[in-house]
Amino acid sequence: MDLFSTLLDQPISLLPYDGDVDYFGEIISLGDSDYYFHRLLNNIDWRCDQAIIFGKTIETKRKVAWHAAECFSYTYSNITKTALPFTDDLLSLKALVERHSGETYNSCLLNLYHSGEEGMAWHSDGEDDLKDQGAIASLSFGAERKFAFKHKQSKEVFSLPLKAGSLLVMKGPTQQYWLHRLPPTKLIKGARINLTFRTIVKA
Ligand SMILES: O=C(O)CCC(=O)C(=O)O
Ligand SMILES: [Fe+2]
Repeated sequence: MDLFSTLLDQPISLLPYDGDVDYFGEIISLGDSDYYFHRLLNNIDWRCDQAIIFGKTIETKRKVAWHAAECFSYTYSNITKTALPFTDDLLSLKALVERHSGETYNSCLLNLYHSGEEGMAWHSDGEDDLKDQGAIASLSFGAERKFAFKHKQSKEVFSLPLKAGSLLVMKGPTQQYWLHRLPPTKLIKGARINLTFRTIVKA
C-alpha cells in the first residue's frame, strides 16, 4: 500500500440536493502525481484559450488543450475546437479515472493555471455536444486550489480543496442546477494542472 496516498474508502458526496458530486480523495500518490504533473506540463501542446464575448476575441492567461478518442469538434464560448488524439499518459489516467468512477469517457479538456492568480469564473459544463447528464471527472495535479459550487436559484455555496492526485466526479443534473468555479487567489504561487474527462456525443 502506498502510505502517501489518502484514498477515501467511500467517496464524499458534496451537494445536498439537485446534483451529484463525489470527491474520491487522492487516487494517485504524491510521487506519481508529481511525475504526471511534469509530464503533462512538458508534453502537452498548451495554448491560450480563446472566447468571443460581445464580438471581441479574448485570450486567457490560463492555457488549455483538448484530447479525445476521435477528432471531435467541441464548441464553447462561441469557439469551435477540434480534438487531438489521446496521448499514452492521458490513456493511462483515463483508465484509472474510469476504474474509480465506474464511468467511461471519450475526451479530456486540460487546463494549466500558471499560478493562483489564474482561475476559472462561475460556469456549468452543459454544452450540447456533451452527453446529457454524463459524468465529468476532474483530476488535479500540482498546487492545491479551492473549488466552489453555487446553486443557480438558492445561491447556496459549497467549496472544497482539490489536492494533487485527487479525483472529483460531477454527474446527474449537477450542471443544470449548479455553477462551479476555481477562484483566483494571490496566496498560491505554484502551478496547477486539471484534467476533466467527459463524454462527447456526435450530433
Ligand atoms: O480547474 C478546475 O478544477 C475546473 C475546470 C473546469 O471547471 C472546466 O474545465 O470546465
Ligand atoms: Fe467546468
